[in-house]
Amino acid sequence: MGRLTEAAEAGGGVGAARSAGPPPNPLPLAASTPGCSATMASSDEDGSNGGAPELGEEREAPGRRRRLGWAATSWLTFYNIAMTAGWLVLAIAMVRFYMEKGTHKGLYKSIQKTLKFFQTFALLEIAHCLIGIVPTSVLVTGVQVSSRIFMVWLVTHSIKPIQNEESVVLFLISWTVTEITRYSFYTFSLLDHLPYFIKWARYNFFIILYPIGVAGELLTIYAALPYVKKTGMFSIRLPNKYNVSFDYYYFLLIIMASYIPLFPQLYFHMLRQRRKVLHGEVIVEKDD
Ligand SMILES: CCCCCCCCCCCCC/C=C/C(=O)SCCNC(=O)CCNC(=O)[C@H](O)C(C)(C)COP(=O)(O)OP(=O)(O)OC[C@H]1O[C@@H](n2cnc3c(N)ncnc32)[C@H](O)[C@@H]1OP(=O)(O)O
Repeated sequence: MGRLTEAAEAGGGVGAARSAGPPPNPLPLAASTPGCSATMASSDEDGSNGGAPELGEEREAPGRRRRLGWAATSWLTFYNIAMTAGWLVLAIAMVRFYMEKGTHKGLYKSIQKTLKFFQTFALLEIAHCLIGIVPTSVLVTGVQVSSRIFMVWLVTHSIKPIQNEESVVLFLISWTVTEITRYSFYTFSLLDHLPYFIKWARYNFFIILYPIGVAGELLTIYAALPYVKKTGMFSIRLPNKYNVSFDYYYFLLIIMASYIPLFPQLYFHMLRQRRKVLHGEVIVEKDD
């Protein structure tokens, strides 16, 4: 598979990208899912979005923004405003904590409820994609959201001794800035008043925040390993009546290893989105 990038002419941008015909699937994770693209490439890129018009939306004309039904628009507007507010509350709480205490120790404990609530609420993003009210890839969204849920509930919440690690602060800051930017981008887009700065931030901040967030996540899992090995938490040992065994320690190692193939796909996906949205390039995938 070769990859060819063509610059779109003026007036193109996202719209021009959409008007390009559907290229062959670039990545092996491809699968057909109603409602949205199930590839690691965005639905913009494969031009699919499931083919038929989706619930609560009309199929967009090339070069024009998708139009959603009022119910979908109202729900998404509410959802995005709520999420922007939630992550803003989190940001303010973190800054206040640090200014008052002068240390990151105890920070996670003080913000964990808000974090858990809003990050868990983000599971709805997979649903949005599945029912077709947003044209994002279900796989990209699924990997992104599930890795966050995993970090929040099965790592940081469950393994108390790591909650004061610096690496936790690293991913918290990275997630928070990303989400404030991303949800305000969606909100202003829905209201058709997107300031250029927000658009610029959405497609530039990730360049540095993504590696920082991933480093924070990996270092946190790494810090958890000795505790998990020592306690045998979440593990099932043989013999037992079901004759199954599970070792959470090795599971964590596998999760860490899975970042190697998955993170570059997410990162390059965002880089392609950046080129399309900010520089109006059309990404065409071609077979050699
Ligand atoms: C069991 C455990 C499994 C674990 C697996 C482990 C492996 C994990 C490996 C990788 C780990 C990554 C961990 C992540 C860490 C971090 O997040 S670090 C912090 C930095 N992060 C980022 O910068 C994330 C950036 N990523 C993204 O933003 C995502 O990739 C994305 C949001 C999932 C997809 O972005 P993109 O393809 O650009 O699509 P969208 O932005 O969603 O836009 C497409 C169109 O859809 C519209 N839209 C989407 N959502 C909404 C919404 N909520 N409301 C309204 N509209 C929405 C959007 O406006 C676009 O529409 P158009 O403008 O009309 O095209």
